[in-house]
Amino acid sequence: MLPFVLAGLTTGSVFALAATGLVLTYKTSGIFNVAHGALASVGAFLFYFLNVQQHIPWPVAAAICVFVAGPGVGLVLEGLTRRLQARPLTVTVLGTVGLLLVVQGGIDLVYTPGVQRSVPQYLPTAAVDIFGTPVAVYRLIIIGLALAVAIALTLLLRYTQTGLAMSAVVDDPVLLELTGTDPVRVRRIAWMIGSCTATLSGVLLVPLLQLDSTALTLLIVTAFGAAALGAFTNLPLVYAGGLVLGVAQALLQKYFVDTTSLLGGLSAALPFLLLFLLLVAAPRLRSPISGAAVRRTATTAWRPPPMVRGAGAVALLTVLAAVPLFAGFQLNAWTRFLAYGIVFLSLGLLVRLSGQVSLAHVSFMVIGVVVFGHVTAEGHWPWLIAVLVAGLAAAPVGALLAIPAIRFPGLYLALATLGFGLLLQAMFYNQSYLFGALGLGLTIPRPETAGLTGDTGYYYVVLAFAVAVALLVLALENGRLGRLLRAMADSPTGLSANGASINVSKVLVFCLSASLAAIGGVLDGATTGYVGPDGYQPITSLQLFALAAIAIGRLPWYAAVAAAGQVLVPAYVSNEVVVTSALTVAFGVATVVAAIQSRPATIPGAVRRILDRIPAPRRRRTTTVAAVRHQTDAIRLNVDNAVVRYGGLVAVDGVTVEARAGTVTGLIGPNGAGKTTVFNACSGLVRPASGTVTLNGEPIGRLGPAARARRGLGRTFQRMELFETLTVRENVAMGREARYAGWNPCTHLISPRGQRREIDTRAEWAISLCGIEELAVAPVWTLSTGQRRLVELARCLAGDFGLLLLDEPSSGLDHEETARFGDILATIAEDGAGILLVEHDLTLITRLCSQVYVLDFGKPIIDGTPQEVLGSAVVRQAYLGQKEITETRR
Ligand SMILES: Nc1ncnc2c1ncn2[C@@H]1O[C@H](COP(=O)(O)OP(=O)(O)OP(=O)(O)O)[C@@H](O)[C@H]1O
Repeated sequence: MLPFVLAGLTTGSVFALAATGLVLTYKTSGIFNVAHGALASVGAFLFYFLNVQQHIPWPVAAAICVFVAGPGVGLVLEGLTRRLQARPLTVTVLGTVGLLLVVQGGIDLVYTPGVQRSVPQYLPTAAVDIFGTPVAVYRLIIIGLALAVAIALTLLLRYTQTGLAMSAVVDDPVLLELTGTDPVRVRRIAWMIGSCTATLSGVLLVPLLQLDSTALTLLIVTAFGAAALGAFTNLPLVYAGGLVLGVAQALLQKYFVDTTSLLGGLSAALPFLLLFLLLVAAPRLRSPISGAAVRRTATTAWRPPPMVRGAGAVALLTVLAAVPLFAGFQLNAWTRFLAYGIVFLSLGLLVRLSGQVSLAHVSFMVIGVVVFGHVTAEGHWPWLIAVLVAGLAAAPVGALLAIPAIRFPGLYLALATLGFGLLLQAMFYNQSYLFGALGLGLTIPRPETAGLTGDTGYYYVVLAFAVAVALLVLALENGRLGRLLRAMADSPTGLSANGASINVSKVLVFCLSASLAAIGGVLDGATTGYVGPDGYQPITSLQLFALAAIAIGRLPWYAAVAAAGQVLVPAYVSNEVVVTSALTVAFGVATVVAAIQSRPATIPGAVRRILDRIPAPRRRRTTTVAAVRHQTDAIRLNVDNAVVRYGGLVAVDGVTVEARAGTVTGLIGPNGAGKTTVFNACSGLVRPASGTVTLNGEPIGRLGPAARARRGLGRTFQRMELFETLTVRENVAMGREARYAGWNPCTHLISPRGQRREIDTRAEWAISLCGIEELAVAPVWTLSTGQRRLVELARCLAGDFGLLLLDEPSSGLDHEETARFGDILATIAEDGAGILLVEHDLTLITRLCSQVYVLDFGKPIIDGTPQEVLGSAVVRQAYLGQKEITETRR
C-alpha cells in the first residue's frame, strides 16, 4: 500500500501546490481563476518546448517556466482581472472561462492534440529506502517542494505586511490604500505567486503524464476540489485537501482496477464528486468576498422597434426555410445548427435572463441522447414521445443542479456545474447504460415517417422544434417567469422581500433549461445517427456558456449567432483541428473582451440609430388610476425581547417593538443602534438568537422573507434593493406580482388576465400616489437617489402589504420631497396600513408617529409618544453623545 500512498502524495502535492496558488489569488482579488489549470498547461508545454525540443538543460528550462513565464503570465492576469474587479460573479467567471479558451486553443494551435508527446523524468529517479519500501527521490522532492511552498505562503499571509494586505485587499481596497499600501501592487504580487505555482505544478506534472492540454487543464481542476476542502480560504486546509485527494485517488486506483466499472471511475471522479457534494450538502461556505465589494453594474440592452423585430423574425424564418435549397452537402451542418440553437436558447434562459451560470450543458445533452437512445432501441417508443421523455428526464438533473444555485449562487454554482459535468464523464461515460457496451456508442434514430427520415425532411423536423422552442422561450421571457428571473438577476433580496420564492424560480429555470438542452442534444444526435462519449467533452460546456453569454442580439438572434459560431463556421471554414483551435482562441478573446466591457453585446450604434427612427405602433394603456384600497386584513407585528448576534457582536439586545395597522410607529436611534437589524429580524433576513417575532400573535420566526411578505409584511431597504435593469413601472408592478407568484411553481409560470389587470391597476395607483408618473418607463439605474427611494416606496405600496417596514425612506430626498413623502405615508396609514418607520428626520417622526421606540447600542432605551421620547434626557444624551463623537473624529 505504501507505494500507492507515496504515488498519491506526489500527485496530491502537485494538486495542493496548484490549489494554494489558486486560493491565494482568489483571496486577494476576489476572482476565481477557472483557467488556473490552463496555466499549468502553459508551464508543461513551455517546459516541453525548452527542454525536449530546444535541449535546454532542465534546471534552466524549469527556472524559465516558473520564474519568468509564471510571473509574466501573473502580471498579464492581474491587468486583466483588475478590470473584472467588483463585477458580478457571472462576469468574472465569464472572463476566466474566456482565458481558459484562449490558452487551451492557443496550445492546441501550436501542438496539435492527439500526437504522442512526453517528457522523461528529469528529477533523480534513484530510490531510497523508507520503511522497507524503495521510494524514488523525485517523489520526495515534489512532496517536499509543495510542503515548503504551502508553509511559505501561509507564513507570508499570516506574518508579513504584504501578506496581511493580501487578506485585506478584497474587503476594502480603499481602506488599504489609506494605510499607504497600494492594492494594485498587492494584487500583482499575489497573481505573480499564484501563476508561479500553476506553472510549477505543470512542470512537476509533465513527466508523470502524457502531454495533453485538455487532460492537464482538467487534472488541475482537481485543485478546485482541494480548494473546496479548504473552504476556498484556508491555505493549510487547502494543502491538506490536495494531499488527501491525491492519496485517496491512488488508493481507489489500487482497489478498483477495472476502469469500466462504476467504482473504477471513482478515482478520476473523486475531486469533482467531492466538489459537487461539498457544494450541495455542506454547511454554507462563507465567501471570502464581502457583499460590499461586489458592485452591481446595470445597463439596458437595446431593443429594436417592434416592426424591425417582426421583419427580422420573418426574414430569419424565410432564410431557414430555404436552407435545403442552397445548403447542398452542408445540410446536416444546418440541421445541427438548429439543434444547437435550441441548446443556446436553453442556456439563454439561465445565463442571459436570470444571470446564472451553467458549465454543464453538454451533460444535459448527454442525458437527452442517452435516454432517447435507450427508450427507442430497447423500448421501441414512438419517436416524438421519446424526444419529449428525453427532455423530461433531464429536468430532475436540472433540479439537482439548482441546489447549489440556491445555496451558493455565482462562483460556487459555476464550480458545482463544472464538477457535475466532469463527474458524469469520469464515472459514467464508460458505463454500458450510458453509451452502450464498452462505451461504443448509441444509435439515435430519426422519425420513421416517410419523408422525414431523409436529410431534408429531418431538417424541417428540427426547424419545427427550433421554432417551437424559440416561441416557448419567448413566451417564458415575456411572461411572469421572465419578469421574476430578470428581477432576481438584479436583486434576489428585493424579490423575496416582495413575496416570490426565488428558490422556486431557480429550480424551475434549471429544469426548463436542462430539458430543452436535452431535446437539443437528441435532435443533434439524430442528425449523425450515432453518438459516442467522445462527442461530449465536458470542456465544451465552457465554450457553450461563453458563446451564449457573448452572442450579439436578443431572442432568438443570440441563439442563432452562437449556434452559427459553434457549428456553421467550423463546417464551412474547415473541421481541421487548426481551424477549430483558432476558433476556440477567437471565442476566448471575444469572451474576455465582453467580460471586461461587461455590457450586453449589441449591434453598432449607427445601425441602432437608423432602426430607432422606425415608428412603433402606438399601444394605448388601458389601465386607470382607480381608487385602490387596502384589501389585506388589519395586521399587528410584535417583536419581543429579540437578541441578534453577528459573531461576537450583539447588534440587537432585548428589543421589544409593536406596530399596528392604521398607525405609524417610529424606530429611531443613532447610527449602528441596530434599527436595520430589527427590520431584518422582522422580515426574515436574520434569525434572532432569542426572542420572538409574531404577526397577529402567530410566531413567524421559522418563515423565510418571501413567506413573511405573503403574510402582509412589506419593506424597503436602507441600501435600496431595486431591480436595476427593469423600468420604474416594472419595478412597481413586481411589488404585487411577486406576491401572486408566491411559492407555487404554476403561479410562477402563469399569470391570469385578471391578476395582470389588478397588478397594472395597483402599479399605476402607486406610481401616481408617489408622483413618479413621468419616470414610469425609465430604467431604474438611471434615476437619482431620491427618485429611487420613491420607486421603492411605490413598489411596497403596490404590494398591498398590511404592514410596511420603511428603512430611512426619506434619506436622499430634499425638503420638499420629504414633506410630500410625509403626506403619502399619512395617506397610507389613514387607508388602514401599518407603518414601522426607521428615520433620522425627527420632524417627520414627530409629524407621523403615534409611538416611537428608541435604540442605542442595540438596547431599547425608551418608548412613548414622539413628545415624550424626544423630550427625554436619555434620548438627547444618545444623540448628543453621537454628535460629540462625530465632532471629535473630525
Ligand atoms: N451583516 C453584518 N455583519 C456584522 N455586523 C453587522 C452586520 N450588519 C450590521 N452589523 C453591525 O450591527 C450593528 C447594528 O447595525 P444596524 O445596521 O442594524 O444599525 P442601524 O441602527 O440600522 O444603523 P444605521 O442608522 O447606520 O443604518 C452595527 O454595529 C453594525 O456594524
